[in-house]
Amino acid sequence: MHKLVLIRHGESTWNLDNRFTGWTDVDLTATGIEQAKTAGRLLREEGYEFDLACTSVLKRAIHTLWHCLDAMERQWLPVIKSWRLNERHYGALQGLNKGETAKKYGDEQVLVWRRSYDTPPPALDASDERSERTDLRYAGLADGQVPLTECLKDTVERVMPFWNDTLAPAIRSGQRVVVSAHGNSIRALVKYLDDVSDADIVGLNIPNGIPLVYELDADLKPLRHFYLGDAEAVAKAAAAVAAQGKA
Ligand SMILES: O=C(O)[C@@H](CO)OP(=O)(O)O
Repeated sequence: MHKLVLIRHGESTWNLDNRFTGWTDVDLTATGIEQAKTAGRLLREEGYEFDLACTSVLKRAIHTLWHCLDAMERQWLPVIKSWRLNERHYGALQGLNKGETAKKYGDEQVLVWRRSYDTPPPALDASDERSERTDLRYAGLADGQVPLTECLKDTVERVMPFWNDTLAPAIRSGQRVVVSAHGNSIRALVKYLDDVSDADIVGLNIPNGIPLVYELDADLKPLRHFYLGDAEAVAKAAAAVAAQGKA
């Protein structure tokens, strides 16, 4: 049996401000750092060991991994960073307050933008100063690979090559892998792993900074998954994420 651990980054400054974030590169709050350290302590107490760590190219996930590995005294682990693990691009919503957006467009519309499988938020204009198209970290990407918006389906499509080319071969070869990523890039992985329907994925919310463990069989099919820590606290944290998009 293989184990894969997924961790959504700890609370970010824009989580705290309740702003749509996407590819905007905001850092962790003090609470977010504490959540990441707690995740590391929990993993260490439960006896988890890793051979490889993977994260996005966004600092809230990178720093979550740092603090988590620091708490585990596993700072020396090899780390692969990939833009493919970035948060889902939030298009023209990036920077807007979620509650205010719900007041303006309604809770239902915001739920569609946040959680639907195939309806993307309104796109950013390529010339918009919020666009990441001139960001050096994406200089090696092909034209059009830096999105102007994404629905979850788009995120699944760009996460899957990372699963197929990096994560799956590493896990299959016996490496124990931890992934520090984002609410919606983790939803993309969960949708694939558990074959969640397009309708059911709407109800899935990933809490900040709590390790989500997948046990996989030899074919990398999930046997079960569970969060580490107190189940009630996990449910409360996931419900709080769901409520962020309400007026
Ligand atoms: O703003 C975002 O990028 C994401 C994660 O913080 O938010 P949501 O939960 O609304 O998809």
